[in-house]
Amino acid sequence: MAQNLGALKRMNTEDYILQRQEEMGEDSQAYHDLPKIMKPGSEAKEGFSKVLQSNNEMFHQYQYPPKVSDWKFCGSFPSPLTTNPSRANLGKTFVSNNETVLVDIIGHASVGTISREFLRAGPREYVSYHPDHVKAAIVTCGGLCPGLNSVVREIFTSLTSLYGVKEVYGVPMGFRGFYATEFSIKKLDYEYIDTIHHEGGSVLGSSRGGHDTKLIVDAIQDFGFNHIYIIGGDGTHRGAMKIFDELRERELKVTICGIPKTIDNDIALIDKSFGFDTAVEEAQRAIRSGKVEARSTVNGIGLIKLMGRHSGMIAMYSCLASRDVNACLIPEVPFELNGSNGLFQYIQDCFDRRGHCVIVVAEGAGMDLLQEELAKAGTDASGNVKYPDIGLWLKSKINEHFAANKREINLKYIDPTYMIRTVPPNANDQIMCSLLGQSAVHGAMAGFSGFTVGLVNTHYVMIPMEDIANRGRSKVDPHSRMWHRVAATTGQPNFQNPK
Ligand SMILES: Nc1ncnc2c1ncn2[C@@H]1O[C@H](COP(=O)(O)OP(=O)(O)OP(=O)(O)O)[C@@H](O)[C@H]1O
Ligand SMILES: O=P(O)(O)OC[C@H]1O[C@](O)(CO)[C@@H](O)[C@@H]1O
Ligand SMILES: [Mg+2]
Repeated sequence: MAQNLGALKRMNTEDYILQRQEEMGEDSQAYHDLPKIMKPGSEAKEGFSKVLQSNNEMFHQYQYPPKVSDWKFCGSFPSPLTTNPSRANLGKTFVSNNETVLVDIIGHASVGTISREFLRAGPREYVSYHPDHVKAAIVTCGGLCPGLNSVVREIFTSLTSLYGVKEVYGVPMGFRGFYATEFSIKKLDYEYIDTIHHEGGSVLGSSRGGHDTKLIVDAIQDFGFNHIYIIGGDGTHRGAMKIFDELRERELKVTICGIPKTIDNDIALIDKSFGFDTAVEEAQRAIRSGKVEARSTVNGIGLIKLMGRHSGMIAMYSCLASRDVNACLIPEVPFELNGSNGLFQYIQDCFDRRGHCVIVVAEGAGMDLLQEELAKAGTDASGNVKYPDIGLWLKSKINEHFAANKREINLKYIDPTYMIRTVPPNANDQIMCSLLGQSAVHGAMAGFSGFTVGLVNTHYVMIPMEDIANRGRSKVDPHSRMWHRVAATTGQPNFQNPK
C-alpha cells in the first residue's frame, strides 16, 4: 500500500532563521553564525539585508520517520532513563523532536542552500513502549561484515540495561529464520552475548534469499514481537520495507528499525557504514604482501582483488591508505588493456621506472570486458548477479601479453576477499556499532518505526527506511575530488586511448 512517509514539513528558510535567532538570543555565538536576516519592520543593521537577498531561494525540508502512533494508538511514558539511578545526569542529553541534522552542508552563497534534514537520533524524554511490554527480535541478513555481533550486542544491552526490557530474541539465519522450522528463534541473555563483539561473523547467522513477507509477518504476529531490528544492506532494506508495509496493512503496533550494513560502503545518504574501516585496514595486509612480492623479483606484479561488486569504495580507500598501489581498477571507471594509454603499457612504464607494479582490482571492475562470461554468470539467492572473477581473468591476460612480447614477469595474485570481512571490527567500528545500536533502540522505544539509523555529516540520525530502500547505491564518482586524489597517489592514467 502506498505510504505517507511521516510528516514532511516545509518551512520557509527566512522564517526558520528568524525563529532560530529568536531561540538563541543575540548574545550567543550560534546566533552570529546564522545567516543575517532581519525581522520585517525592524531597524536595518549593517550586513543583514544583503544576505537576505542571496538566501531567498533557500529552504529546508524536514523529514521525520513515521511513528507507530501514527497508525495505531500507543501510550506515552516518561523514559525509564529518567528513573534509572545510574543515568541520573541523562536528563541533559535527551534529544527533542525538533533537533535535525542537515543533509547538504556545503553552502553556495550565490544560490543559497537547499537541504533536507533528518531527525536526530538519541534518547527521548517520553517513550511509547513500557519496557514490560516490549518483545524484541534482532536479525542479520545478507553478506558478513565486521561488527555484526557488536550491533547485536549493543541492541541487547541498550534494551535490557538502559530501558529494562526483559525479552530480546535472536532470529537465526536471516529473514528465513522467522518462519523456517529447521531453525529456532533464541532468547538472548547476557552470558550469550557477553564476548560476541570479539568475534567475526554473525552469531545469529545470516543468509541471502528466503524473504517471504507474509510468512515473516505471520511469525512476528505469532511470536508477539513488537520491536524488529533488521541489520542488513540494500536488499535487506527492500525486504524490511515490505515487512513494514505489511505491518501497517495489518495495523500491528510493531516498530521496525533498520541498521545499515554493507562492507562495500555503498548505502546512499550515510557517511559510512560500520565494518568498512576494518575492511580497508585488513586489505592493507594483502596490499603490503603484493608490494613485498612484487619488489623482490624481476618485473614483479602484485595483483590484489578486493570486494566491491558495484562500488569501488573498498579499493579506492585501500589504495589511498596504502600508497603502495600503482593502479586502482574499480567498477565505476572503465579501463582498456591495450594501446599507449592502456594497462599493459602502464605496467611496462612501472617496470621501467621502479622495476615492479602493484595493482588493486575491485571484483566488479572491467565487467564491460567480460560480457560473455557475465551473460553466463547467473544470480545468487537474493537475485544479485554473480560476477566472473576479474582477478583471475586479468592475471591470465597480463601473463599472456608479456609472454607474447617475450618479457619476463613474475605475477603474484592475491585474493583476500572473505578475509577482510570475517574479522572482528577495529576500535573505530566498535564505537560506531555501539552508537548505531543505541540509536536504534532509542528511536524504537520512542515509538518511531520504518526508520534506519545512520551517520549523516558526523551525527547519528533516523532516516525514513523507504529512502534507504529506494535509493540507488552510492558509488565512486569518477569526477570527484576523491577519485582524483587516488589517481594522484597511484600516478595512473585514465586507461582510455584517444578515440
Ligand atoms: N527486493 C527485495 N524484496 C524482498 N526481499 C529482498 C529484496 N532484495 C533482497 N531481499 C532479501 O534481503 C536479504 C538480503 O539481501 P541481499 O542478499 O541482497 O543482501 P544485502 O542486504 O543487500 O547485503 P549485502 O551488503 O551483503 O549485499 C535476503 O534475505 C533477500 O531475500
Ligand atoms: O559471496 P557472498 O557471500 O555472496 O558475498 C560477496 C559479496 O558481498 C558483498 O560484500 C556485498 O554485496 C560484495 O561486494 C561481495 O561480492
Ligand atoms: Mg546488497
